[in-house]
Amino acid sequence: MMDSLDTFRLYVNDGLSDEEIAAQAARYQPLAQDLRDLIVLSIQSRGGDDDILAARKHLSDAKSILERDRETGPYGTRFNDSGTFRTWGNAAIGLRNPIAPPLDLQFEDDGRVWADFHLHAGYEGPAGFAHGGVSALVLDQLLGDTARHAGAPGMTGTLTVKYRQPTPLGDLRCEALLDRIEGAKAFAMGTISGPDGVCVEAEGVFIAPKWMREQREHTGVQGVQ
Ligand SMILES: CCCCCCCC(=O)SCCNC(=O)CCNC(=O)[C@H](O)C(C)(C)COP(=O)(O)OP(=O)(O)OC[C@H]1O[C@@H](n2cnc3c(N)ncnc32)[C@H](O)[C@@H]1OP(=O)(O)O
Repeated sequence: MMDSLDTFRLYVNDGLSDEEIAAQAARYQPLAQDLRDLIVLSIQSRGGDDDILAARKHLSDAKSILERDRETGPYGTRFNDSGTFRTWGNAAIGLRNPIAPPLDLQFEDDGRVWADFHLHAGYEGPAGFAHGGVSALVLDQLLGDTARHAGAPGMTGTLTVKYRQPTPLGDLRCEALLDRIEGAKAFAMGTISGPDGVCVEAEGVFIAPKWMREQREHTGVQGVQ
């Protein structure tokens, strides 16, 4: 189990320039999109034995290439001196993570955070609809980001999710709003909407744990990006 010290080690200033970060984004984001396409093809391909074996051979070759020079472990949060943060392994917004829908977060001056996003066939729960855990993932991220946007980042303490109607796969919108901050706790709420209106509602409490408060005092690093 990771303790707070391990967590802190995953907040790294790697000193990259913004240009280097942009170059990395341009290099790795298309790879994540290719893998996202492959997730869908894994479900939808009608290929026979020969086609699937041939495709797997190509994928095996790709794995060998990607393994030549690699890191191990989670990506963590990386930042630079100009304050550019990267959470590229994050399951909801990670630029390098093909599991992420991904969410392209939009921050409004009034504190709202929203994202238009697309859930493909790989997010299915009930037939034709989004898995409830995926909806919770999206809401967790956006509600948490309202707190971060307000300068009070924290970890999810409690997330309460109400499923009002089945969430269709496809194009959706998530919107979140910070309600209030009380000490170490930030309270937020939000929804996911589809073509027929609100499908899912959530309320959440996001808490800056003790170690994070101490870290802020000592380093100025906010934590939990
Ligand atoms: C910011 C970017 C977006 C991020 C979105 C993604 C967020 C995530 O997925 S985070 C991962 C899921 N969450 C976790 O793993 C959290 C695991 N739990 C913990 O780390 C801790 O128990 C944590 C942070 C909830 C509480 O931290 P801790 O330092 O122990 O808090 P503690 O000092 O006991 O309590 C502080 C206050 O919070 C309250 N509190 C503690 N736990 C909870 C809880 N689970 N729910 C609600 N309130 C709580 C306490 O009652 C106390 O309130 P008050 O100040 O009024 O007395």
